[in-house]
Amino acid sequence: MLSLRAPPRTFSPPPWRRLGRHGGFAAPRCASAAAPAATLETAASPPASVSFPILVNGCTGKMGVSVAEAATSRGLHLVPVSFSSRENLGKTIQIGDTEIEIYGPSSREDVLSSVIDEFPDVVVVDYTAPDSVNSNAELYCELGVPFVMGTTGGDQQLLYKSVQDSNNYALISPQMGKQVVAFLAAMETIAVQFPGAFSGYRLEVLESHQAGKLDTSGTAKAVIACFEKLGVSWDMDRIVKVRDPEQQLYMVGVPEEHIEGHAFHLYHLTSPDDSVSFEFQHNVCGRSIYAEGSVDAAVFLHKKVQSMDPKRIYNMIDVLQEGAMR
Ligand SMILES: NC(=O)C1=CN([C@@H]2O[C@H](COP(=O)(O)OP(=O)(O)OC[C@H]3O[C@@H](n4cnc5c(N)ncnc54)[C@H](OP(=O)(O)O)[C@@H]3O)[C@@H](O)[C@H]2O)C=CC1
Ligand SMILES: O=C(O)C1=N[C@H](C(=O)O)C[C@H](O)C1
Repeated sequence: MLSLRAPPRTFSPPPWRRLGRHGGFAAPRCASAAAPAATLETAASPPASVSFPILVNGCTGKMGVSVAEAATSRGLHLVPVSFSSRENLGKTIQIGDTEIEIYGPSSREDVLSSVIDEFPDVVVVDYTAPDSVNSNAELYCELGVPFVMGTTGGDQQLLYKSVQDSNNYALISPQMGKQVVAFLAAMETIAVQFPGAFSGYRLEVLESHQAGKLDTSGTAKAVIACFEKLGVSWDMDRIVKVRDPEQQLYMVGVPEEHIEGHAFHLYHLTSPDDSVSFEFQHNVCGRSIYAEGSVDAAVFLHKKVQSMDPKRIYNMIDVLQEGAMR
């Protein structure tokens, strides 16, 4: 198992363990202070050709704000309402010209019903917390409001069941970044085409995220599910989760300015006789690729609802396959 201390038997350890900060490892060329990231404002994305109301749930959090900003800059109508797990927060969040009112759990059903009355074609995008996934989804399904679930965790089986039973529209994905979605799609294709091709291989998985991330990476779980179809046996407890900023800085090589917003993933496979190894990495700094992908997801879902598409439950691979990701 990938440990932060013990190297594997034969192969030299993966770069995350081998090297110090930024040392040699093809460290992600995340934008640094010297080369500022293209912000949503400077990315100059043309406005979406469609416009519809979008309610971003979780605007007290980091993804909520990023998605609300991306939606506004793509010309969508941001509904000035969001929710919190806390009552009487008495807080508003300013996104561009829109002042978003934050409501607590006791008023969420009434407030959301009023929003739906006023904006019947509203799409909700959810970036809240793992322990809210199922109760939020149940509310959206009960009120028949289409939703994009970007929040990871919760009971995923129950989530799908709630949508199926209610006949609601939903797009669910632990990963909204276009290029990572493409990697995941490739993994799923390989798993379907060559089941068992990696039988007997050992898998080691390490994921590093900002300290505030509550759950294990949903993306890592989805990639591991593909490795399992390829014949690798795995126990989810074996994922090495890095949440300590010091380790992220000096062991993983996360640029300092992205300690509070990054997603580094490493998958290392070794053959039973140690003669063959594979390594896959995807390292993201910041949140803009998820925010842009979430708006793509909302636009896609809105289109599906308007055309009364019979499928009703989608993921980001569906969006990518339709060429609907920027
Ligand atoms: N699919 C994807 O591509 C991505 C998914 N994610 C996932 O999105 C989620 C959020 O991430 P992030 O923004 O970084 O986390 P944050 O902790 O910054 O934000 C989450 C926010 O959700 C709010 N919240 C918690 N419970 C509820 C509730 N019941 N109703 C409304 N709001 C609630 C919290 O605020 P309060 O205290 O006010 O309730 C908090 O501000 C995580 O599950 C993460 O894994 C993140 C990035 C990309
Ligand atoms: O919490 C995050 O930040 C992220 N969560 C998603 C996950 O759990 O896979 C996607 C990405 O890793 C960022």
